[in-house]
Amino acid sequence: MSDIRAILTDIEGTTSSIDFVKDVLFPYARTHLPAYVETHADTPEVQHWLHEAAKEAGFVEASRTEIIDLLVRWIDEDRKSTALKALQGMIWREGYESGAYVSHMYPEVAARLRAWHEQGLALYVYSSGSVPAQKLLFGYSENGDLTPLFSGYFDTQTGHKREVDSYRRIAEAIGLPPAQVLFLSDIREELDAARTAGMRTTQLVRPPQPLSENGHPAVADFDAIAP
Ligand SMILES: CSCCC(=O)C(=O)COP(=O)(O)O
Ligand SMILES: [Mg+2]
Repeated sequence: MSDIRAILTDIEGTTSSIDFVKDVLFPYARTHLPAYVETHADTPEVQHWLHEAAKEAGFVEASRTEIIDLLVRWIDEDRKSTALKALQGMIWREGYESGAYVSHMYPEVAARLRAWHEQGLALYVYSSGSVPAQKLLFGYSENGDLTPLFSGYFDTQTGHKREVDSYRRIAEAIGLPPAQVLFLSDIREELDAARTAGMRTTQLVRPPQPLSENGHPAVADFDAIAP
């Protein structure tokens, strides 16, 4: 993998546990979303994302309560809605800044990211969490502020994670040939799309899942990756 110049990493299931997202972030957003929307509904940003959520749901007309109920339902479904993820990011900021939680990082991730950064590799994030939510997650990690290690962030405003063109757009934005970018994720369909776009891929199969390859090089942790 010596021609790798950049690493693009997923978050949930890759740098951080699915349990942290499902058991900490999502419940926090679900609890605080109704009050947050009610108290911030007059801000342009919240108005924009409420409108986008209603459009995504096909609502012609909907009350604020109906949209709030829709968003809460989407949280329960883990729907990768760009509008929901944007609103979640705003709510999660309050949780991080209040000290309600810090983000989970698997034990080897921070040290490995630092090593890759010192090695001269450019590090990027691609997650269905919004870019602000990504910056918060790496800014308030249990290993401190990791954001200085990253050169850029991508979310589903670039494109959805199972779409090939999303990875073509990311490689173009990074300014590298796709073959010089290594994409790390836990989800096979995301890795398939990245490889079709020409990227190198490695699947994170975190214990207790048994390590097995299904079309991509598979590792149990970042220490087993040699870019
Ligand atoms: C950026 S923290 C919240 C992550 C999130 O909402 C999510 O769905 C992450 O999914 P992914 O595997 O795309 O990182
Ligand atoms: Mg993931």
